[in-house]
Amino acid sequence: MAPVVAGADATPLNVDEFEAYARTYLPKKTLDYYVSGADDMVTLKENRAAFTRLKLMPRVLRDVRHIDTATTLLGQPVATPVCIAPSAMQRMAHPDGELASSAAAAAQKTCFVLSTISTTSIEDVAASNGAGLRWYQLYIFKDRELTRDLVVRAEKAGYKALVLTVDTPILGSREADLRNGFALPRHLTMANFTGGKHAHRVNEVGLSQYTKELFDLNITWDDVAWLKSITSLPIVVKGVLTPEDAVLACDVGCQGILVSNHGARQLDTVPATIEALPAIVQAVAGRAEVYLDGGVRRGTDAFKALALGARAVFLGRPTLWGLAHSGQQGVEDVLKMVTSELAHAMMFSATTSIAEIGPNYVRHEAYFRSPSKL
Ligand SMILES: Cc1cc2nc3c(=O)[nH]c(=O)nc-3n(C[C@H](O)[C@H](O)[C@H](O)COP(=O)(O)O)c2cc1C
Ligand SMILES: O=C(O)C(=O)c1ccccc1
Repeated sequence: MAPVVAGADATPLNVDEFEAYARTYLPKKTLDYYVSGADDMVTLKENRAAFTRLKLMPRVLRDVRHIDTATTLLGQPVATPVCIAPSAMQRMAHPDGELASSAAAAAQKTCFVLSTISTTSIEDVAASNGAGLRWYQLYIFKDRELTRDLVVRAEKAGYKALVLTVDTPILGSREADLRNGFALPRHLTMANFTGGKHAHRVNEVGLSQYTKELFDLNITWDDVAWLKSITSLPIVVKGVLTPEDAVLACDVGCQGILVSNHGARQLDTVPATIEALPAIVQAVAGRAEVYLDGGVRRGTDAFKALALGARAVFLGRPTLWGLAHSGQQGVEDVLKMVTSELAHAMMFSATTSIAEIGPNYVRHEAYFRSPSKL
C-alpha cells in the first residue's frame, strides 16, 4: 500500500507541511535564501536533531482540565510563549509581508519581533499590529546617528524592547545565495531606509556586500551600554551561545538573552541552541529572562526549551512558510498549531501552567543507554 503523505496542496496539519507548500511555490531564489544555513549546514541539522535527542518524561494522574499557556515577557502578558523571530524581507514570501505576520501575532496575542531589514516600515507595522506586543530587532550600523534614529522611531512607535543582534558582524556564507546572486527583488525596498541620506538599497548589491559596507565590525559591550544610555526600552541581546557572554550581558544590564545561532545562518558547527541553553540559564541565574530560537517546529520542541529554562521560544522560518501559504491566516495557523501542540504536551505531562514545566520533564537520550553514569 502506498504511504499516506500529504501533498503540498493538502491543508497543512503541521509546520513541515507548510514548509512543503512553500518549497513547491516560492521562487527558487527566495526559497534558497529562506531555507539556507551557513557553509555545510551542520548546525542547521543539529538545531533539529538535538531536540529529537531529548526525551519527554511525562507525569500522570493530575488534574489537566485547565491548561494555560499564558505567560509574560519582560512584564508584558502574552497568551502563548510561542513568538515570532525577526526575519528580513518578508514581502518576498507574501505581498503583505511584515504587516501580515505582525497582525497574526497580535490576533494570537503573542510577541512579534520586527527585523531592521524589513520590507515594511517600523511605523506601518505598528499601525497594523495595534495593541499587540512588538519588539524591534536592531543592527548597529557604522553610522551611529542612523542607529539612534531607528531606536527613537521604534520607541515612539510603541515597540516594547530592543532585540540587539550580536552574531552578525558580517553575513554568514550561504552558498546557494552566492550561486544565485541573491538580492532583494526590484519591486521591494528596505522600508526603514527610504529617505534621503538614509536610503539603503539592496536590489543591486547582494546582502553580504550590504552588511560589509554598513554594519560595524567594532561593536563591543560598550555599545550596549551606549544603547542603554539612549533608550529607556529594555534590551534583549540576540545571538549569545556561551555562559561567559550571558554573564557579560547581565552585567551590562540587558534584561533578556535570546539564545540563538541565527537559524544556523552565521557560524556553522556551533551547537544546537537547545544544547547551549542549559549552561546559559544556569549562568544567568535569574538576572535576565532567557529565550531560545532555532529549529522549533513542534509544540514538544517548545516544551523542551521551556523545561530547560527558556521563558519563550521564537519561530523563524515556520512563520515565513505560513506567510508564503496564505499571508496573515497562514502565520496565525502556524502559531496556533505550535501553541496547541504545546498545550497537548502540557496535558500529557500533567503540567497545567508554563511555570510548572521544569527540567524533570526532559532527559537526554544518553541517559537511557547508561543511566548510572548520568
Ligand atoms: C530568512 C531569514 C532571515 C532572517 N533575518 C534576520 C534578521 O534580519 N535579523 C535577525 O536578528 N535574525 C534574522 N534571522 C534569524 C531569526 O531571527 C532566527 O534566529 C532563526 O530564524 C531561528 O531559527 P529557525 O528559522 O530554525 O526557527 C533570519 C532568519 C531567516 C531564516
Ligand atoms: O539573512 C539574514 O539572516 C539576516 O539576518 C540579514 C542580515 C543583514 C541583511 C540581510 C539579512
